[in-house]
Amino acid sequence: MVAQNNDEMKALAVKLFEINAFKFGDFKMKVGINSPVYFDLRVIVSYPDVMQTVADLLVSHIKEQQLSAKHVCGVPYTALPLATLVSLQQHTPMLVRRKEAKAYGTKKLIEGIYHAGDTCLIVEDVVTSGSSILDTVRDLESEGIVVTDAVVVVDREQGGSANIAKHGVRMHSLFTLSFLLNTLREAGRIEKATVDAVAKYIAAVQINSDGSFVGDKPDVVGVNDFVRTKIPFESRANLAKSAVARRLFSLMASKRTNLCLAADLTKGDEILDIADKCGPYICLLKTHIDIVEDFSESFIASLKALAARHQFLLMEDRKFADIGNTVSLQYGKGIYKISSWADLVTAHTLPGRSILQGLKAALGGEDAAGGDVAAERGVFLLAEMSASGNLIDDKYKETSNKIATEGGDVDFVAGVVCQSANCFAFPGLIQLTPGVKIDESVDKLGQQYQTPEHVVKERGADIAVVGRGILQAKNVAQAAQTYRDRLWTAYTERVAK
Ligand SMILES: O=c1ccn([C@@H]2O[C@H](COP(=O)(O)O)[C@@H](O)[C@H]2O)c(=O)[nH]1
Repeated sequence: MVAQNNDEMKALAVKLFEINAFKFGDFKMKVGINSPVYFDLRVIVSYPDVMQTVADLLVSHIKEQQLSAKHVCGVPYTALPLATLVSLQQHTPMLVRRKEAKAYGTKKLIEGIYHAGDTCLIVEDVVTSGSSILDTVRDLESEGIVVTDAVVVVDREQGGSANIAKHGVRMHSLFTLSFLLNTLREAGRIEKATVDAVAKYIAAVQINSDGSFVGDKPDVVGVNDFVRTKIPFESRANLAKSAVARRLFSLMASKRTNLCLAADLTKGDEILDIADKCGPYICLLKTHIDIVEDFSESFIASLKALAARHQFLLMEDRKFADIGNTVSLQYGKGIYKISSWADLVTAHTLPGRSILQGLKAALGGEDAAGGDVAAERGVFLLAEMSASGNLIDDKYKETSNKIATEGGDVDFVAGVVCQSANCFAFPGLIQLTPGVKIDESVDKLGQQYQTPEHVVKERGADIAVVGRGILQAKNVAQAAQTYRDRLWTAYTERVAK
């Protein structure tokens, strides 16, 4: 590591975390077991300033380590733009390795002008076992090119350095995973438990260059306990990208409730009455504002006052699903002006990523107190529905997860509305699960209910949505308290298990 650049390195580490170039959760890896940390440095092409900083640091690292070579070659594909920047800054000619030889013309694997005996420095983004570097070394060497060094952005410390050293190539990394973990811990961005869980995993999962494990296949049940459903809400608050998700996690932890009341009533006064009675037991109150027959601005003002008094957030379950422009108008305009009062809204992922851009477009600017409005709002994306016979399949769920966790708008996504624990892994998102009642049942219109314990312990719900289970009770406050107690106990038992 370049000592004099330590502050710059730390700032870059935090920035990489913020742009989702790496994240913590439970991720499927090429080697067949899951990992609690995942790197995706492909995203940096969307952040030219980050790209520039990484390239500058690579160049100063190359100079400091005196890694002079006649050529540079990036390991395809993520490292290619980085190798290009290094080549331009150093005026070092580049070589490009094809992953597959062309079926026509020169059939070359290595593009560029070179001669046997030339030296080449490898540039790589992330190293796990080192096998990708070794593939590139093999192709360069088959052309007579000499490779002695590789410069990499992140060493996951899982054996890659030793593996490539066995082939006579030294690895020089800007970051080790340990440095990234310690920096994020120091910056208050992750909990000690996260550092410990990842460190434990890395120590246990060392990989050979052929993808096999060093020693016996690790017992991932014992090693990888960094799964979202096991982490307490207060720790997950630090992992959330959305400011509203952070607020909600913290509120749930301090108020000790993971109950959302679905206030599906048609009169403003009835909603205010139930909000006041159930307010002490809930973290979230969910509305369907278009069913309120006597909607008025004063109703919203009273609802917001109750939310402030009892400390719960407001969610409008609008289930936006149109093109970006229409969604933007539906969110910000019309009678309800949803964006002006709802901390959270729900949206379908059916239109793709443009749903997030459309919602954010309605929020531009500052609020009356000079705060960033977009930072005070968030969305829950629907990845599954509780209605029997709904059309959502596994592919839809998977794509919804990608929309929620990848790309430039993830800071707007507070969570996912779904029915199962495998919908997403990222612990900074909140799972909201409707279809909850004391007794399992199905209503006359296809709503399917599960018990509070089942949705939290078996289906991964962080917050359970209860509507008629409370609304139809004789004593709504008592019912809310019962649901709150059962849901919270189920959550504490889930985390402790
Ligand atoms: O898949 C979904 C998504 C949203 N909902 C909403 O939750 C409540 C459930 O009310 P109950 O009275 O407890 O059935 C309601 O507002 C739905 O619109 C859902 O049920 N399923």
